[in-house]
Amino acid sequence: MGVAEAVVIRDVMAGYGRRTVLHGLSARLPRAGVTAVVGPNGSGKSTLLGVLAGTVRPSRGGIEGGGAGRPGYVVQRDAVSDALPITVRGTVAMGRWALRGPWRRLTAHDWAVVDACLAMVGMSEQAERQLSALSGGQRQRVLLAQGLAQEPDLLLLDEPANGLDLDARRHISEAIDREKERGVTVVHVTHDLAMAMRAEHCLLLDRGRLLAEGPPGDVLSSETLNRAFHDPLGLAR
Ligand SMILES: Nc1ncnc2c1ncn2[C@@H]1O[C@H](COP(=O)(O)OP(=O)(O)OP(=O)(O)O)[C@@H](O)[C@H]1O
Repeated sequence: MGVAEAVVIRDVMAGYGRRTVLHGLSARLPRAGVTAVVGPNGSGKSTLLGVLAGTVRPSRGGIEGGGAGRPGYVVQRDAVSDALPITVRGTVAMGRWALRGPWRRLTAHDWAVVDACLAMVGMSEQAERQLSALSGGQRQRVLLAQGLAQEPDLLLLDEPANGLDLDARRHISEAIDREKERGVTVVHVTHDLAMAMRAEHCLLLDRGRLLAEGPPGDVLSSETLNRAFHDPLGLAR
């Protein structure tokens, strides 16, 4: 994989205050491909997404070839206040404002994209409901639609299928596949081995270091998983 075909994470050291979480992590993410990031709780997966998103600034190293424009970053649903007085459609429209700038009027095309993204996650019928009135899983789907509506080159998803039912998981997997086909570089954090196996590339993190990188079938071998997890079955919680 040359530099042009990859987003390169080069020797990234990053953390919070004096606490270092990522200890000189280097990896390559295939462009227009899907990378799954796996590893035990607290190993630094979300922090790595934060570095890719630009919300966590590395104290050393950096990202090369992240693509044009702002990455689409879909955080875990617990990280979003559920008290915001906003509709489902309005929440997805925020993805378009992120693209256009907050004071621009959205065009008919913008609203068409918003509605298409709602359809992609199977939430069209809930469009006029308040976000706060939705279940956790439904809210997660709406946040994914918001990320898709940004039409980013780089789409970062933090545990997008966590706690979702089978139908919603299928929607998420299909949305990831569709984005990849459109040429988007997708990086998602997951504890779901089946979902990780669908990716082209996989990073296994352990205590802020890269334990393994490569095709998921190699990285997720029982031998490497045993090195990272005392209880490998805990991964598929
Ligand atoms: N905003 C923050 N401020 C201070 N410390 C943080 C912050 N976010 C995460 N950490 C710490 O950084 C370490 C790595 O956290 P991170 O969320 O990146 O791990 P993770 O691999 O995504 O975990 P999980 O699987 O539980 O989501 C943890 O020890 C956590 O306590």
